Formats: sequence, structure tokens, C-alpha cells
Amino acid sequence: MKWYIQNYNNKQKHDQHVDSLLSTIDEQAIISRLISGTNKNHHHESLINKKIRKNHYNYHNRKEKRFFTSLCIVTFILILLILILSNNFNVILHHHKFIWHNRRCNENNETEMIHKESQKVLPHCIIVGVRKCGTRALLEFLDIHPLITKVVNEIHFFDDEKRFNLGLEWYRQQMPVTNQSNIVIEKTPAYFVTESVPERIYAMNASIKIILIVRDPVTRLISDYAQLASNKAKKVRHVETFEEAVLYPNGKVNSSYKGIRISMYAVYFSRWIKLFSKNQIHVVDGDQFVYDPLAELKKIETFLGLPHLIRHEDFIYNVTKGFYCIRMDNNMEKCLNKNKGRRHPDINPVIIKRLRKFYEPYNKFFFSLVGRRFYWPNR
Ligand SMILES: Nc1ncnc2c1ncn2[C@@H]1O[C@H](COP(=O)(O)OS(=O)(=O)O)[C@@H](OP(=O)(O)O)[C@H]1O
Repeated sequence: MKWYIQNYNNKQKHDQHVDSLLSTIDEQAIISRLISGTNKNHHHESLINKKIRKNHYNYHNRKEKRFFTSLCIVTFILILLILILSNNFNVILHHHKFIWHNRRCNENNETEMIHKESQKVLPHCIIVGVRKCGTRALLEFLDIHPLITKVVNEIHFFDDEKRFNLGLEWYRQQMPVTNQSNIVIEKTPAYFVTESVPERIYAMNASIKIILIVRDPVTRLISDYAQLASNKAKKVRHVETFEEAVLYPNGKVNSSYKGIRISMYAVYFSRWIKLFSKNQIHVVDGDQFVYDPLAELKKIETFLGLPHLIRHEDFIYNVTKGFYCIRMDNNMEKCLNKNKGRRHPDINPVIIKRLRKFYEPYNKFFFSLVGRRFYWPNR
């Protein structure tokens, strides 16, 4: 390479010299004299020879330049091939979030930017509940968005005294490493019903965005019961029937049963709106979300001020499960695990009717607080 550059420089200098010589004579005159056979001037003859040699020399020079360019292209292609074959490049290529980030910062040193911007930050948005209304599916589906980063586990920071006493720095440490332009979303459904939580979240960030997903309160209650019954059965503990759990022996609804209370959305929601403005809280229709997740996700993208990047092609409907799953890069589906979408026990329609009647006033109150109604059956 060194030899090549030196040679190349010498040729450049030589070229310039010949050019300056030629510029001192009238080339046209020499050539016409040569044709007419009158040119006996040796000096001119030698200049013409030089000109011919120069042309010959330029021809070779051009050839070498072409060879040099081809060499560069071949080297570049070889390097590219090595990178493609190495695992690292594959990871980068297929990691759409990385690619999205790269597209956004096409100035400066991109790698340096990613390094600088990657850190743990407190969440910008929290899915606070409601338990058994689709909080996990919602978080997983939102994470498809290249500008959203999910917190994988439920952190239970604001509802668990021990954890809360560990302080905000501990909470921040539980967050995933992400680049600063991403929106970090945590979900812990217990936050919605725990009295101390709204105030604690408000103290951390008064302008934080809150997402609440709700579904028909009776279906939610049955789902809640199915989960508790399944957990008890695994531990070989006595499992009370649904009727025993939700009704007193006299047939009245047992409003002290936790499952019954959690479905009284208005009771808890009123605590949240005392602190947070309504445009800070987005309420997702959990029943709609099962049938048409994209429509609900688009509303959330708007709520979070994000571009609409979650697409119809990101989902596959799994007939066996009866739910949408995420379509992966390799066209395989990623569904939620077995404990989501459990088979619900058959419930006596008389009990269902009683429960619907019980929830009717709570639902009405909830609709008035949210400023929108949900089409939950009331009989
Ligand atoms: N896509 C998809 N896949 C699976 N499950 C889905 C989905 N969308 C909504 N759901 C509903 O989510 C219900 C579980 O709610 P959560 O995730 O909030 O439960 S938990 O509180 O975190 O335990 C779960 O309740 P069950 O059907 O009673 O199991 C589902 O009805």
C-alpha cells in the first residue's frame, strides 16, 4: 500500500511537469507541420514524443486507478460478508429497536450516542391495574413499539411497605437499561386498589401517565376466582366454590370478599382522580382489547404522544387459545403463558344475575367519573 501511494505521487508530479512543458508550445502548429512534412525541429519532435508517452502513461495510470478502486470495493464486500456471518451483526440487524434508534441519530458517532443515552430511568408511564383485566397482554403488546420499553416483572414498589422503604433509587435500579428517548412502562395491578399508592406515585412524578385497563366486573371476578382456586388447588388447600366465595349464606353478595371489592372500580378510581388530571389517565376497554387489540393500542400510542408503529401484522390470532399472540420475526407466535386465558368455571346464571345487579350502581358511577360508558351487561 505504501509503495502504491509513493508510486502514485511520483506519477502525479511527473504528469504536472510534462503538462507545463507542453503548455509552452503551440501544439496545433507542431502537429500541422508534422503532417506537411516540414517539421525538422528536433526539440518539437521530442516534445511530441513526450506527449505520446504521456498519453501512454495516463492510460496505465487510469488502469491502476481502476484497479485500486476495485481493490477497495472487494475489501469492503469481504468485510461486510465477515460481519454478516458473525453473530453480532445478525443481532444488530434483527434488533429493530437498535435500527430504529440508529435511524433517529444519523449525526455524530452513533455508538457513542447509544452508550451515553442507555441508562436506567424511572418509569414514564404505569399500568396500575386492574388485576385480571389483561394487564400482562397490554404490557407485552405495547412493548412491540420500538419507542416503548417494558419493565418485565411487577415491581410492587408503591404498594409494598418494605420495598417502598428501600427508596426511589432502589426503584430506579429495578428498571431496564434503555435509551433515554424510550418510554419506560411498569405494570403492577395491585397499585390500583392500594390506598397509599396514588399519593406516592404523584410524589415521584406529578405528570406521570397512568393506564388503567378494565373489563366487565363480573367476568373479572370470575377470572380472579379461577386464579385463586387454581393456586389453592396447587397447594392442596381447600377450594371454596364460587358461590361460597361471593355470596353470604343468606344469598346476599359478600362485599367484603376481595374479588368482589376489586371489581368496584369507581371506589378506587375516585382516589386517583383526586390527584391526577383525567387527561393523565387513559382507560382501556379490556373486553375490546381481547377482540381488537390494535384499536386499543393505537389509542395508547396517541395518549403517549408516540407515532403509530404497532401494526396489524404484529399479531396472530390463536384459535386454540382464543386470544391474539405476538408474531415474532421468524413468523412464530409468542402467546402469553397458560395462566392467562384460563378456562372459567361454569357459574349458575342466577348468581351471575345477582352479581350484575350488585355492580350496576358502581358501574354507573364509574362511567360518570371516566366520562364514558362501557357496554357491560347488567342482567
Ligand atoms: N392476548 C391475550 N392473551 C391472553 N390473555 C389475555 C389476552 N388479552 C387479554 N387477556 C386477558 O388477560 C387476563 C389476565 O389479566 P392480567 O394479565 O391482568 O392478570 S394479572 O392480574 O396480571 O394476573 C386473562 O384472563 P383469564 O381469561 O381469566 O385468564 C385474559 O382474559
